[in-house]
Amino acid sequence: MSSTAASQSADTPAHSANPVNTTTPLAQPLKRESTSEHPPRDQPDPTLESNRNASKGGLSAARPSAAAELASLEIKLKSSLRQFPDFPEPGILFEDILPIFADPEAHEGLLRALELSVEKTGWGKPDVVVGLDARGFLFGPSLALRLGASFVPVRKRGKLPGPCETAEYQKEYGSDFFQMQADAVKQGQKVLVVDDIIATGGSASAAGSLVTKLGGTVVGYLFILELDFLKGRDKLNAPVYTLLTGQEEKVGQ
Ligand SMILES: O=P(O)(O)OC[C@H]1O[C@H](OP(=O)(O)OP(=O)(O)O)[C@H](O)[C@@H]1O
Ligand SMILES: Nc1ncnc2[nH]cnc12
Repeated sequence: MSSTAASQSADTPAHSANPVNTTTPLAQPLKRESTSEHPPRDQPDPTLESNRNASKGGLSAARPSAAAELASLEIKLKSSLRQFPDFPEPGILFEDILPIFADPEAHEGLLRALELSVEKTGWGKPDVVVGLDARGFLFGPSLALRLGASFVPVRKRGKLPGPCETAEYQKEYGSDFFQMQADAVKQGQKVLVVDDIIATGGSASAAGSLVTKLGGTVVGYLFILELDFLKGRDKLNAPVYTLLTGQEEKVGQ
């Protein structure tokens, strides 16, 4: 397994300085080798220093059994992912999260792990869970229900009726536009942004900028998987927590 660091992300400007809602032409999508180092499948991901930074207190001290439950769920979730090389374009190792949702036990495990993660971080109960089009819609509403929060979608451009805010962004493969309805988040609401994967961080950064434009405060970003070698979290201006990190090549079928 080879490890590949994406050197461009080290120079990425901070989220707050990144004008994601302009129509300025964007740089070419990132091309790279498709694998990186990863922990063995039968061991939990080593807790990232940055995940530790996201957490105020932690489950281990407060509820050791919850910390063990979360670690065990993370191992199971990792085994549910599968990878497709060269999709949607050459050089991209695509991480397919859909097997999680095909298996009710894994699906339940995901929701429980996300719930425990919110507890672990100590970010507090959000008013709103914002999920990103499209894979953030697979679990964002269920998590919102469990947390007693509203769910609000960020959609690709042209799908939402009424007045909208728009942000352009670049992701691991290509560029796109995100929109939110202008009244979707109220002034001062605490917002948790969720998505399946953070790669370059372009999508999540654009979503965060839309929340801020609407008057909300992003209390944290929560992902199932982080392609950490792309350093996407450096683009985000709020704490980040991810259940799994790294990329492992295992050809899907
Ligand atoms: O960190 P980034 O480099 O921005 O990449 C991450 C984003 O890319 C994928 O979505 P995609 O745009 O492919 O849309 P989909 O969910 O509709 O497939 C993924 O679900 C994240 O939203
Ligand atoms: N490698 C990848 N696999 C799946 N979704 C992605 N979104 C951005 N990069 C991705």
